[in-house]
Amino acid sequence: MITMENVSKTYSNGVTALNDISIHIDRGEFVYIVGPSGAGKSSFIRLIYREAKPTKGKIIVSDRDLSKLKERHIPYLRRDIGVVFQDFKLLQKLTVYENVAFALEVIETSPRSIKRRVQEVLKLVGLEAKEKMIPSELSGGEQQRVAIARAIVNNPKVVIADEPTGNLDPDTSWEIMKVLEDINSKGTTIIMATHSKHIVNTIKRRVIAIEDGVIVRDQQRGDYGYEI
Ligand SMILES: Nc1ncnc2c1ncn2[C@@H]1O[C@H](COP(=O)(O)OP(=O)(O)OP(=O)(O)O)[C@@H](O)[C@H]1O
Repeated sequence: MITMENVSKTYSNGVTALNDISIHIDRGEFVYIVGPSGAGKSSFIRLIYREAKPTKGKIIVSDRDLSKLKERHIPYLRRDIGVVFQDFKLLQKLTVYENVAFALEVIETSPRSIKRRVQEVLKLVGLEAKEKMIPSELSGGEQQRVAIARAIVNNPKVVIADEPTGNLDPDTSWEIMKVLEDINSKGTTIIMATHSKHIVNTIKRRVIAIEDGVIVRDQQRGDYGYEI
C-alpha cells in the first residue's frame, strides 16, 4: 500500500524533518505515528498525500511512484487517499451534506447516486439527521465526523489522519476512534498521527515512533511509549 525507501525531507530553511526513513505499510493496516512535538510526524503524513515532496528517496502509494507523479496526476492519487485534520477544515458556509458532496469526485455519476452515497457515509458516521446544518451549529466531534465522511466519500484505499482527536474531549475522541476502527474493519488502511497515549495504549495497533526525523520503533500492538 505504502512504501518509503530511504526518504529524507529537508525544508527550504534547512531543517531536516525526516532523515533516511524506510517503511512499508500493508493494505488494511491501522498504524499510529507517534513521537515528540517536531519529530517529523506531520512531514511523514504530508509526503504520503504529496502535499510535500521528499528531498531524497522513493515513495510508493497505492502502486504509484510519487517521484514520477506529474502534477496533473496528483488528483488521481488524492482520490485514493482521504485526509482528516486536527482542525477539521470544513467549508463553513456549506451544510454538512454539501461539505461531503463537494468532495465527491463526480465522474458520470447521476444526482441520485451522489445523494445515495453522501447519505450512506453520513449514516456511517452517525450524522444522517444533521445533514442540513452548517459546521458552526455542530459540536467539535460532529464536525470531525463530517470531516471523516468527506474523507471516505470517494472510497479511498487509505485514510490519513493528523491528530484527528487533538481538539476533542476524551469521550468524543473515543467516538471518533470507533468511526476510524469501523472504516478500517471494512478494509481501508488507516494512518493516524497522535499524541494520545490513552488511545494508543487502549486500542492496540501497530505503532511507528519517529524522533528527530528517524524511525526509532516499529511495533505491532505497541505502546505509546512516552510520558506526557
Ligand atoms: N513547511 C515547513 N517549513 C520549514 N520547516 C518545517 C515545515 N514544516 C515542518 N517543519 C519543521 O520540520 C520539523 C518536523 O515538523 P513536523 O510538523 O513534521 O513535526 P510533528 O512531529 O508533526 O510535530 P507536532 O507533533 O508538533 O505536530 C520541525 O522542526 C518543524 O519546525
